[in-house]
Amino acid sequence: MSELVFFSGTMDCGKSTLALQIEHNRSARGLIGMIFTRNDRAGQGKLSSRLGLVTDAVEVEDDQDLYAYLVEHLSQGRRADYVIADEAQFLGPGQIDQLARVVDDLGLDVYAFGITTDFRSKLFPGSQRLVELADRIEVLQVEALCWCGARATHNARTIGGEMVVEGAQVVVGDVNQSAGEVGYEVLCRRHHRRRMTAAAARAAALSPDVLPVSTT
Ligand SMILES: Nc1ncnc2c1ncn2[C@@H]1O[C@H](COP(=O)(O)OP(=O)(O)O)[C@@H](O)[C@H]1O
Ligand SMILES: Cc1cn([C@H]2C[C@H](O)[C@@H](COP(=O)(O)O)O2)c(=O)[nH]c1=O
Repeated sequence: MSELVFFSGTMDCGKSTLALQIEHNRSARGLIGMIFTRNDRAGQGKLSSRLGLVTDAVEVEDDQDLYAYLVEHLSQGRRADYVIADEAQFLGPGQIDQLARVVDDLGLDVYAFGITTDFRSKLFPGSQRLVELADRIEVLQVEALCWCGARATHNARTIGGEMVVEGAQVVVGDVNQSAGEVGYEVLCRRHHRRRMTAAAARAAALSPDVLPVSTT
């Protein structure tokens, strides 16, 4: 039975790397994948991992019908044995329904990869629909860690290391950005709730308020 699988996790937990590994293992056995992506940091029509691997992909546009795209592709006599969709949080809910239809009506496995929640810990619409429709949800085994050492479960958006809670849901970016730039940091829920990024924790540790009081 073909499946719609949602591989989810925080930013920087290895989702794109796993997508590229699935693609590599299947293409090594002669299978041909249809690879979709949207807004990858490496640019239009790319699926890239922080480990340095990158492959070409179909850049999904607003309102593009992914089911119709695959039917057209197959009806031209071209092959697609399975589908990979990276940055799936950026797909619209209707496009996730189309991917489910690819599984049910075309009999192809669809592997979708994405973050579940945004910087305000709210579901992305595409991820919400994946949670609703997926046959399986897989949480990646390599744990991204909060600065405190706990498992990171949330994505914070930062400016100059400070967590921000206002702004557009979609702002393409990366972890470990230099000071002043919009970036992201993965945190445990406790520190996401307290808006305590690594920089804020360092500043608090250096604050005179928390230094030991001299008795002399
Ligand atoms: N220099 C490095 N050495 C080893 N592993 C690394 C290095 N840089 C990144 N990684 C691994 O790559 C992961 C990020 O992979 P990536 O597929 O880009 O993440 P995602 O798609 O989930 O954002 C990190 O969590 C880490 O495990
Ligand atoms: C939390 C959050 C993230 N994004 C963007 C930032 C990156 O471009 C991608 C996630 O990519 P990754 O491969 O999983 O690191 O999503 C965003 O637009 N809005 C957010 O709230």
